[in-house]
Amino acid sequence: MENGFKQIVGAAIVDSLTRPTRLLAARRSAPEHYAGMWEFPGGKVEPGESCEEALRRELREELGVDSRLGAEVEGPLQQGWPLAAGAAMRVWLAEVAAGEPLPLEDHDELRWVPLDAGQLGALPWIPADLPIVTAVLEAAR
Ligand SMILES: Nc1nc2c([nH]c(=O)n2[C@H]2C[C@H](O)[C@@H](COP(=O)(O)OP(=O)(O)OP(=O)(O)O)O2)c(=O)[nH]1
Repeated sequence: MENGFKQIVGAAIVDSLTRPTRLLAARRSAPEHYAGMWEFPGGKVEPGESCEEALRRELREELGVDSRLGAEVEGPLQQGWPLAAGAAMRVWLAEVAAGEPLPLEDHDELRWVPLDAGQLGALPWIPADLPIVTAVLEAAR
C-alpha cells in the first residue's frame, strides 16, 4: 500500500446529493473499543479493488443498498484522512440509489441526522472522524 497506510474508504451518505439536508450516521457494534461510537459506513479496500468499488461493495454488505457516489471529501493526505493505527480513509459524499439502509453488519443503529454542527457534534463519533464531520458539513453546504 502506498505510503504504508492501510486504505479504508467511508461514505458520507446524504438524503440527496443535490439538496443535502441529512447525513446517515452509523453506530458501530464491534470491535469492543469502537462499539457505541458513530462512524461513516465503509471498510477496508481489498486487493484488486478501486476505492470507489470497495465503498459501493461495503455499502451493499453493511447497509443493503446500492449507492451513487458524489464528490470526494478530500483530506490532508493522498490517502484521505488519518485514522488511528496507521490507517487512512478516503471519504465520498453518496446517496442511496436503491434500497432502504439497514444495520445488517458492523452496526447496531443507523440515524439520519440533520446537517447541523450541533446535532452531528452531539454524537460520540470515533475521534478520528471529527475533522471529517466538519469537512462534510462544509462540503454539503
Ligand atoms: N468504516 C469506518 N471505519 C473507520 C471510521 N473511522 C475509523 O477510525 N475507522 C476505522 C475502524 C477500523 O479500524 C477501520 C475500518 O475497518 P472496518 O472494520 O470498518 O473494515 P472492514 O469492514 O473491511 O473490516 P473487516 O470486518 O474485514 O475486518 O477504520 C469510519 O468513519 N468508518
